[in-house]
Amino acid sequence: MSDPNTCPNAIIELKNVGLAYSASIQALHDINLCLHQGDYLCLLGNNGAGKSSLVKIIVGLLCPTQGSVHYYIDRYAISYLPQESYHLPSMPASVWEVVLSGSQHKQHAFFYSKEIKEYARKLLIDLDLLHLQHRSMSQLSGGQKRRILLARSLISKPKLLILDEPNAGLDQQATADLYQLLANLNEQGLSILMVSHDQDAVKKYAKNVVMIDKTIQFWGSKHFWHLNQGDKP
Ligand SMILES: Nc1ncnc2c1ncn2[C@@H]1O[C@H](COP(=O)(O)OP(=O)(O)OP(=O)(O)O)[C@@H](O)[C@H]1O
Repeated sequence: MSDPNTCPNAIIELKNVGLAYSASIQALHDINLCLHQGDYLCLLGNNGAGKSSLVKIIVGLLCPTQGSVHYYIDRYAISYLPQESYHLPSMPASVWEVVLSGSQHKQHAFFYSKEIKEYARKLLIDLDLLHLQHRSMSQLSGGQKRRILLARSLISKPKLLILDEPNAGLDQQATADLYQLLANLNEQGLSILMVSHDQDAVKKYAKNVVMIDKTIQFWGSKHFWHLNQGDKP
């Protein structure tokens, strides 16, 4: 792991990243962006602006067709909650099994270690989910499932959590609870990259904002973004 030259303290750096799905679909071009340790960065843009494509490049699900992505943390230290995961078909697995399964890439034995089970229990307590541990995922509400998937993505103790519109389909209270939880995790040192259409949440919780329309339109402190919007910070 070498230190980035152009972006001190970056955990991930994108240099001139572009993505063409085909000769006629250039989804992204000239993206230069750094994610920093401890950041809470919100990724904004209109429908079709390229947000999900950019996130998929960052997590390594898509390869950029131009430019490069540099990782200064272990790739396993990145957890990703994609939009698609919120629409999982009903699954018979229990909450406990689903949360533990998030540790599988760290686990080489057939059984889960005592340490992992203790951490899973702590996460369920912290996320107020312990009372649901024996329930089947198929019996839970959308907000409960979202919190469980969050616990699943936290069990590997990531340094960076990437979420794609985590409030989609949640009611006001479940959304507020989820945002508060993310803010607490960020205060404890977890770096967050969140795709969002929820401008109120961005104003309240984000530290920095990156706005794209195939390429970067704005990247910086949310306070400057507010000023660009004509709002008071
Ligand atoms: N698999 C694909 N094949 C071809 N084109 C794609 C593919 N996925 C996305 N696109 C196109 O790339 C562009 C960016 O899509 P992307 O899903 O990244 O945007 P987005 O900002 O996440 O949109 P939304 O807010 O609607 O989710 C769009 O024009 C989209 O139609």
